[in-house]
Amino acid sequence: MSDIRFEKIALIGIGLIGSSLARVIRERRIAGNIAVASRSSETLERAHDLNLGDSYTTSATEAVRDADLVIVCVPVGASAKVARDISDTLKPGAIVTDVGSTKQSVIEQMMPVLPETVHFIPGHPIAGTEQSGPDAGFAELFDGRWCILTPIAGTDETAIDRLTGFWHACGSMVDRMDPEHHDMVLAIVSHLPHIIAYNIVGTANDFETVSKSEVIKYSASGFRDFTRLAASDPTMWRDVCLHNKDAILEMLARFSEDLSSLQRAIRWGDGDKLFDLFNRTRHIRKSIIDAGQDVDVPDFGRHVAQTEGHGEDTL
Ligand SMILES: NC(=O)C1=CN([C@@H]2O[C@H](COP(=O)(O)OP(=O)(O)OC[C@H]3O[C@@H](n4cnc5c(N)ncnc54)[C@H](O)[C@@H]3O)[C@@H](O)[C@H]2O)C=CC1
Ligand SMILES: O=C(O)C(=O)Cc1ccc(O)cc1
Repeated sequence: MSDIRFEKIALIGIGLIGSSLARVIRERRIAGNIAVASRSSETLERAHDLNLGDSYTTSATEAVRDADLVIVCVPVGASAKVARDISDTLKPGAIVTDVGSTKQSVIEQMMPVLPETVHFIPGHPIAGTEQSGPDAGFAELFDGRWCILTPIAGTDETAIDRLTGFWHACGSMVDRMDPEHHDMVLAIVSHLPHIIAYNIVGTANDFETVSKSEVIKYSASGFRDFTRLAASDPTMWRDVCLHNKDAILEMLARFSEDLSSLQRAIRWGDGDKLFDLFNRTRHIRKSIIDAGQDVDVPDFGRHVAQTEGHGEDTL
């Protein structure tokens, strides 16, 4: 039983993240009542079948009525619309947060629309998979993972503490960050890897002298790891690219320069340069494992094998 209680939590969007939150909130008794809102009635029906909430509606406006915590779990490009939909029915004093992968754009979209009577605290759980939709979620998704909050200056500290307590109850560790810094850090550690994966899988797909069957047959290599990331939700990642444009372009420029340097080393047979880079980078992997942040590899695999029957190995 958790000591953090919200009378009513409204989840706007019930895909991978929204449904994982629904599951952990219910399992750990974090809220008395879970209201689920989804744009599509098909998704809502599925959420109902999975018993993810206490009430279900296609109207975000209705879901947030009387909620003391509202969590927006939609692709970042839909943030402004959701903020417009909910602003008139939000309870004064409610905490409104989100889980979007980009933060500056979400703040720009939501902040001007939300009433001053609520506490708006943007957030981002650094936890996920390539799956999407209400079936893909699981209660343990946030265990041992970081959640980054990017509060706006002047936000009520009690509300931030309450939201921090919520994420702790979900199993996460919580960090605070400036939204601009968040977007730069996430551009390199999350957004660029996905873009590179989409690109390499696309290149292989277009490569006409290698047949599709060969790509599949011999993919028990690095390529296979890229295909997992490249299977991620296209709407979500389109929105991430469009809404973290500046930071992603900055990181892509650096990446391209470094790739050119690598290309030159291969062309001119500069083995020392290649060895030095490859030797330096293998230590990064070791640091991640030592910091216990490789949980997605064994844990997600185990979970998937035991419960959902989807997904496979991870990058
Ligand atoms: N998938 C992941 O690994 C992670 C995703 N995130 C962020 O979480 C948010 C949700 O992602 P997922 O749950 O993975 O996506 P999902 O595709 O599984 O679910 C998205 C939900 O939003 C709803 N939705 C889609 N477009 C909408 C619109 N225009 N208006 C209202 N509702 C709409 C869908 O019906 C669905 O219920 C995104 O902002 C994403 O950047 C954050 C951390 C990890
Ligand atoms: O599946 C993976 O490897 C991920 O990287 C999941 C993920 C996707 C988007 C985020 O904003 C945070 C985590």
